[in-house]
Order: sequence, then structure tokens, then C-alpha cells
Amino acid sequence: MTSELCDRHWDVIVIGTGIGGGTIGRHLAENGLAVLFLEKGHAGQRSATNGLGADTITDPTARMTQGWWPDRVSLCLNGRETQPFVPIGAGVGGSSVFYAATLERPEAHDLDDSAERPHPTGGWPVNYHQMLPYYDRAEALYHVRGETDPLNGHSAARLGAPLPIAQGDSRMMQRMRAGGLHPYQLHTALRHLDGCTFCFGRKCPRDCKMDARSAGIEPALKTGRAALLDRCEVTELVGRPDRITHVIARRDDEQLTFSAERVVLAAGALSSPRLLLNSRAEHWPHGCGNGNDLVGRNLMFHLNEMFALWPRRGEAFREHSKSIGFRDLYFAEGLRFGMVQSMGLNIEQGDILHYLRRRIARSRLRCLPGAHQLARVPAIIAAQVFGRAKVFVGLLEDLPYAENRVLPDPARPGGIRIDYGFSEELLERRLIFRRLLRSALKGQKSLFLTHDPEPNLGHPCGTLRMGANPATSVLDPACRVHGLCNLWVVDASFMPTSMGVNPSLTIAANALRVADQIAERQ
Ligand SMILES: Cc1cc2nc3c(=O)[nH]c(=O)nc-3n(C[C@H](O)[C@H](O)[C@H](O)COP(=O)(O)OP(=O)(O)OC[C@H]3O[C@@H](n4cnc5c(N)ncnc54)[C@H](O)[C@@H]3O)c2cc1C
Repeated sequence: MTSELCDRHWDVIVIGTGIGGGTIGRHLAENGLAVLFLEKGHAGQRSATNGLGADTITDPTARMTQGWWPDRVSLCLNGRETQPFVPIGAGVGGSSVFYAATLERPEAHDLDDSAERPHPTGGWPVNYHQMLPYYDRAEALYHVRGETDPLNGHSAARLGAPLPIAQGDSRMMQRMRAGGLHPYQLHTALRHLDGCTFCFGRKCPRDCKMDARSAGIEPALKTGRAALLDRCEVTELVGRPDRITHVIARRDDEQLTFSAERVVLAAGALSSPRLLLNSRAEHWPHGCGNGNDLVGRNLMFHLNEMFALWPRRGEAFREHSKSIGFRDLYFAEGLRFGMVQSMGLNIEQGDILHYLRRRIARSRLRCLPGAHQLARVPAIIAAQVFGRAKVFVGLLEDLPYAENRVLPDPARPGGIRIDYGFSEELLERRLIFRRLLRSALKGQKSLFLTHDPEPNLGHPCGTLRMGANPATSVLDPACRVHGLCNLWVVDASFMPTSMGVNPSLTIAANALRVADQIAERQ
């Protein structure tokens, strides 16, 4: 079968099957194009009920089989070198099979420049109004349900009805309203079949949670015009100065060559730049599309500000529901922050203990004999007095800086290196965000769980930024690599700024926009 896939000249090859790749591939296959998906990870393991245990979490083979990125990355964070595993997917559906399915729209100022809300890059080359029909379509494709945000009221025509809300959550929303906030039920990509167990943060065994697999790859394959080759890592793009002619990949130690009229790169914001930088030729001496040394730069993550909120005495959360969000601090005091949302996690005594011990380890108390054990006492008291708490996260927008970048790891062939530092501007904005959060939560029993700034390594973006000017961007406004007539990028790399919301709805909407342009050029 593999040789048949290699022999055929495809209409489109899509590299990577995450939200970007799955969404565009489905749309193109449904519009009559022959699409080949090439995916580094496995197609199997629809459900990950066994998950990764303490004994397997660092085992590359187990990680790969379960759909997680297999290798450690070399991370230089603010000058400190570490080798963590990053929480990104490597399997059919990419990271989205593990995501929490919160598909929220950004706000107009995330994309547009205006006198009231100046945009840090002067604005995206596609404005909010132009994106709106694609947000509608992406919401329909991913069966997004939830309540309209009372502060924005932007088109919710396509939103499905929110799920019935648990009593504890409903009371918490009432208290938030009484405190002047404007909470609403989060927008979630969920068909909600009978017996739904809310697979937020883990693989859904059915077509209930809508991700790139259930809403992208599987419907694409059903058209009969698409094919998928898993365990197939693309290692190089080959071509003429203005055109990709071949895609080189490795599968089971065998080198394979594929060809197509068009190539769509959707390997994720950490991997797509690496592939371009590894694609060198006489006419691409610094890598494909890298004439201006921008490939891999402007890497952004959100900063996570996590806090716990406790219910009132006598109230309890019955389930790990991920239902509440608010945008009161999205843009405040003339600054860009982001939305706040529940994470679908409740914390108990053990989690509070863990948190307190982490704080002690960082403070001068760490020198006190027995301080580690002493933390048990306030943890037990907190858990008994307050009960279980609900965890929230404030997503703080990150902005692009050229020195923050991803590149092939010079120390490990095939590896990823990330150089990332917190700018002064980000750290200052973070302090203000925390102050505003504290003030918004006044009168509620709350506890900040984040101490040091924490980049959300599961939200990388911006590494192949889109722009009208080829001197300052890698992709043109249609997400085509400047100077190449048949290479597009549709994963999170294209984003000029990280916005104040989760990225997936925008990645999906943009993939539909690019798909329309490719289909029209047929
Ligand atoms: C635990 C978790 C929860 C999250 N929750 C949310 C949420 O609620 N809402 C939200 O909007 N976002 C969420 N995110 C973030 C979101 O999942 C990602 O931003 C989004 O899925 C990224 O999609 P992508 O298309 O850019 O790439 P990816 O999902 O990274 O997909 C890229 C794919 O390409 C493959 N690939 C890489 N290199 C190659 C190669 N050389 N050859 C072939 N294939 C290759 C990879 O294996 C992978 O399958 C979450 C992320 C995590 C980890």
C-alpha cells in the first residue's frame, strides 16, 4: 500500500494531522481533491484509558504509542537549561486528542489595530470581520456549544445549547455575578453522546469530544478521496526555488518520497519550522522559506495564572466540570491580558499539600527542619474547612519577540531546541493581571496556585508568522510561504500574536479560510 501512495501524484499532501491539518484536509477532500495525510505518530489507540504511568512517562516508545510527543526537548528558559517533555501530541489528531476542547473566539482587538486598542504588530493581515464567517463554520464543524459571552454578545448563532450546569458551578457563577463579573458557560467542542465522561485532557474513545481526529481526519477518510500514512515523519521538502516538488519522509527506517501539486504544512508550531530549517538546497541555503531568518522566531506561549476557588460551606462540586469562563479582564487598564476559565479540575487535600510544599521549597522556610512535613497541617485544615476547590486558569497573552525561537537541536539530530525568555513587558503585565484577578475575586475563598511565571508549553504558536510584508513575515496573508507558489502552513505557527484565548478555534477557522483559497484556485 505504501508504494501505491508514493507512486501517486496527489492533489494535496498534508503534513501533520492536528487541528490545522485535520480541518483543512477534510475540507479539501470534501471538495473533490485527492488528499494524502502524512503523520509522524500512530493512528491506533483511540482511547488512552491506560494513560502514561510513572514508569512509562519518560519512555519514548510508550509515549509515541499513546500519542504524545516522544522525545525530550532542549529548553533554555530565561537562560536556564532543562530537558523536559513538552505536552504536545504526536499521533492522529495531534495535540487536540488530549485537549480540553475549549473552543473560544478571540476578540476584535486580538486581530485588529484601532486607536482605542492599538495592536502590538499593527494588526493581522486578515481582519476580524473577514475571519467571522470562518469562525461560524469552524464552530459548526466542531459542534461547539456554550453561552454567549455577555460582555461581547458576538455572534453565537452557531453555538449549540450549553449542557445543563452542575449546581455547584451555577452557585459559583451567581456569586461571581454578585461580585460584578460576567461569567458564562464556556464554549466546548462536544457532541455529548449518551454516557459522555467529558474526556477533557485525555483521548475520547468515541466521536463525542470533537477533535482533529473525529471532526477532521475520520470524515476526510470517509470521503474515499483521502488516505493516511501514520508513523511517517517528513524529514525534508525538496523543490525548485519557487515550488515544492517532493516530500521526503522516513517510515520504519525506510526513506519514502511523495509528490503533490500542493503541500500543506501542519506539523505544529514547534515542528513545522524545524522541517523548513532542515530543508536546505543551493537555492535555500538557510532553509526553505528562510531568506529573512524569521523561520522559527517569534515563538509565543500563553502564561498560565492558575488559582483555586472554593464553594461556600454546604455546597459541593459533584463533577470535574469545565464550564465557567469570564472575560472581564480580557482587556483592562489599556492592557491586553486574556480570558479566565475553569480547567475541569477540582483539587483536594493532596493537591493543596503539593502546592504548599512547592511554595516552601522556594521560600526561606525551606531551611526550617521539618517544614516539608509541617505543610500537612494547613493542607488538612484547608481541605476539611473548605472542601474541594475548583481550579481556574487565566490565559495571559504572550507577544512576539524575535529572540524567542524554536530550531533544530544542534546537540541532538532530529531533536527540538527552544530558546525562550520572559520579556520585561510580559512580567510587568503579569503582575498587573494577578493584581486584577485578586481584586476580581475579593470576598471569595481563593488561592493562587502559580508562583513563578509559567509558560503554557502546550500552546506554542507564531513561529512562521503571517504578514503582508515578506521582509517581516514568513507567510503571506493567504498563509502561503513567501516566494513559494504551492506551500501553505495552517498549524498554530501562522499566528502573528497569541491572542487572549485558547488557539484551536482560530487554527481551525484559518484552515477553512486557506482551504477555500486552495479549492478556488483549482
Ligand atoms: C493538554 C492540552 C489541553 C489543551 N486544551 C486546549 C483547549 O481546551 N482549547 C484549545 O483551543 N487548545 C487547547 N490546547 C492547545 C491545542 O491542542 C493546540 O494549540 C492545537 O491542537 C495545535 O494544533 P496544530 O494543528 O498547530 O498542531 P498539533 O496538534 O501539534 O499537530 C501537529 C501534528 O503533526 C505531526 N508532526 C510533527 N512533525 C511531523 C513531521 N515531521 N512529519 C509528519 N508529521 C509530523 C505531529 O505528530 C502532530 O500530530 C491544549 C493542549 C494540550 C496539550
